[in-house]
Amino acid sequence: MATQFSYCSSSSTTFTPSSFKNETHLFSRFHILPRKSHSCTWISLIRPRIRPRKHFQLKSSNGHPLNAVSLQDGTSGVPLAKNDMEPQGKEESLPFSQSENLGPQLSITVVGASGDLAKKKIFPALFALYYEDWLPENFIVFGYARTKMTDEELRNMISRTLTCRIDQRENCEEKMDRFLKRCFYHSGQYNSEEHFAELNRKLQEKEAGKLSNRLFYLSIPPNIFVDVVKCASLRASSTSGWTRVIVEKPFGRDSESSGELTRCLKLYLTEDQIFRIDHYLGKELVENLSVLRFSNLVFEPLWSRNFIRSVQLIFSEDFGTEGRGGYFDNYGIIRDIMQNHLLQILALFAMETPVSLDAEDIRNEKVKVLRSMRPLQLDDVAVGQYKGHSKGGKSYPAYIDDPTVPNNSLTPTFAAAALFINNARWDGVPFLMKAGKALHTKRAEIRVQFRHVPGNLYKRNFGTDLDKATNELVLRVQPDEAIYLKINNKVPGLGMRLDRSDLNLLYRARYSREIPDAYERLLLDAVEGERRLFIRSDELDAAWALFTPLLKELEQKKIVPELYPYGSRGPVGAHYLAAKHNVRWGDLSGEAS
Ligand SMILES: NC(=O)C1=CN([C@@H]2O[C@H](COP(=O)(O)OP(=O)(O)OC[C@H]3O[C@@H](n4cnc5c(N)ncnc54)[C@H](OP(=O)(O)O)[C@@H]3O)[C@@H](O)[C@H]2O)C=CC1
Ligand SMILES: O=C1O[C@H](COP(=O)(O)O)[C@@H](O)[C@H](O)[C@H]1O
Repeated sequence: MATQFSYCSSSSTTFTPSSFKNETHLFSRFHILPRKSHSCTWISLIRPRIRPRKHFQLKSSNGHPLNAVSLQDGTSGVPLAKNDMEPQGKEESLPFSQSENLGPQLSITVVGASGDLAKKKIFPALFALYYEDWLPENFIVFGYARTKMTDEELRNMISRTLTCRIDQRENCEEKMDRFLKRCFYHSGQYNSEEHFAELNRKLQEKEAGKLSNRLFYLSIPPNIFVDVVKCASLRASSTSGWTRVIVEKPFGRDSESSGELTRCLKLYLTEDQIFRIDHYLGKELVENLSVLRFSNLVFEPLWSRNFIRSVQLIFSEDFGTEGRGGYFDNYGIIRDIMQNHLLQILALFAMETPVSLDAEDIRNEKVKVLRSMRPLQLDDVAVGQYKGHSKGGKSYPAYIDDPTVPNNSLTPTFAAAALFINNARWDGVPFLMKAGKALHTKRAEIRVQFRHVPGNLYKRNFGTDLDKATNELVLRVQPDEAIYLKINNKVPGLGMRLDRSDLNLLYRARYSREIPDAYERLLLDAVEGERRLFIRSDELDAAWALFTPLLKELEQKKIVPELYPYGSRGPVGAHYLAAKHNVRWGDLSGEAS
């Protein structure tokens, strides 16, 4: 049975958002960074960056003078700090005590610091940013949670998950020590204004009267989001700079609860202060999707129903809900992966060309796509749940073997869905999604299947199965990032035998740099006030509007998921669904690489 919770108790509050709303921009939003990477010169057009300290001259590429204030952002006119405009002559690794007068302070508080996500992703991402000099000179990190810990204990805990870039190991230990010295801990309840006031005092002490920006990362279960936002906004927001809050998913479990969460958050925050994170938007290949499409003449003209037969968004994990069954059972795979990660990718993939690379222009286009889509119905989906399986003398548990999952649970751990966009560009093109846990492989990819070549001269050489000869563009988001295009070519020799080959951009072969984790990109964007990769509330509403009727029907009708063995390719229902729309899953074609 689904757990219900309400986010905030009263609909008529007397609280007026004040200090939390003084969102000010201290950084220029766009600049051009010429940088060298092996043999090629990059022109970075869209990433606004604080200050790669020594290397680059910042230039505004959006036509704003460097100290201009963007009206769209609701900024309040605090001029850029000097060190945001000019490269520093100082050594980048100044000891904390010597770096006190170098511009605004950034104070990051990780709420839920004792948890899995904080340890696994957030602290390591912060360290990686520090390691690569992306953070301002003056920054501190506070962990906040109920668990009692000293600063030293937090540092020990964090140090176990920090890693240095494989390609740049120099001074690793030293940099870790310096980073850890900037990490502090405060233990408190999530609903205690008093405890947040104590945190505020500690923050102020470290900020030492400097202009300070504060970023809160809510790495906690959703039922306490609003408590924390309330206490932090009333007691620990910045009085001199901006205050922003990164909110982790899940943002509700249907249209109503999501709307309620947004309403409650907005009692204390403006939309501009809320950074709803979807970490898939921070993945390198997802970032590259728009570059690939909009900066290559060979792709953009093909990006429509005229040439594309189906688009497939595929997510699979080769492990079950291990350890997260309690959370998962209330959400299921559709809410956990499809309604957010895969749908966000779909919107980016299918949007019209935005007016510019500005966050609002991109998000406007994404919302239009989402609002043009037909809400899902039962007929559009196949659901599954993994069952126990033994292989090679090893046994793998069923979903319902998880002690935190009820043994009559109908929660899907697998789903396949066919979605349609009712607009001129995509009318009739099935966008197939597939997401599952405990499958045979861990993978996330976008597959674009093109139409058959009309009047193909080489038809005879393909045999009867023309599907095998259609071009397919694959963006492998993970693992082993790659973009490859399946083409037809002639096998060398005197005869006329055709073959299918991959034109393959394999990242590890092309680039020696380690690919940054999605959380690094997103944390940095939040620090810079770049909202392009965060979810706006109208996007969220549109996303829930698509899935809510289906989710309710699945629950009301108690639809029984098809069982599939742990480690298999998932339930056969997914194949029937694809066949109904006259397509095949590209990842199961036998040729999938
Ligand atoms: N883990 C992951 O891989 C991912 C997580 N997320 C989301 O990120 C957020 C954090 O995830 P994760 O770190 O796994 O969560 P955890 O369950 O580990 O919770 C984080 C911290 O919150 C506190 N906490 C846990 N349960 C409760 C409760 N019922 N009431 C009050 N406090 C509680 C605990 O700290 P203490 O007891 O010390 O106060 C805990 O260390 C969640 O919203 C999750 O959905 C999103 C994507 C992936
Ligand atoms: O948001 C979530 O994502 C993870 C998968 O993320 P990845 O970056 O490791 O692919 C998933 O395991 C989890 O269930 C879900 O909540």
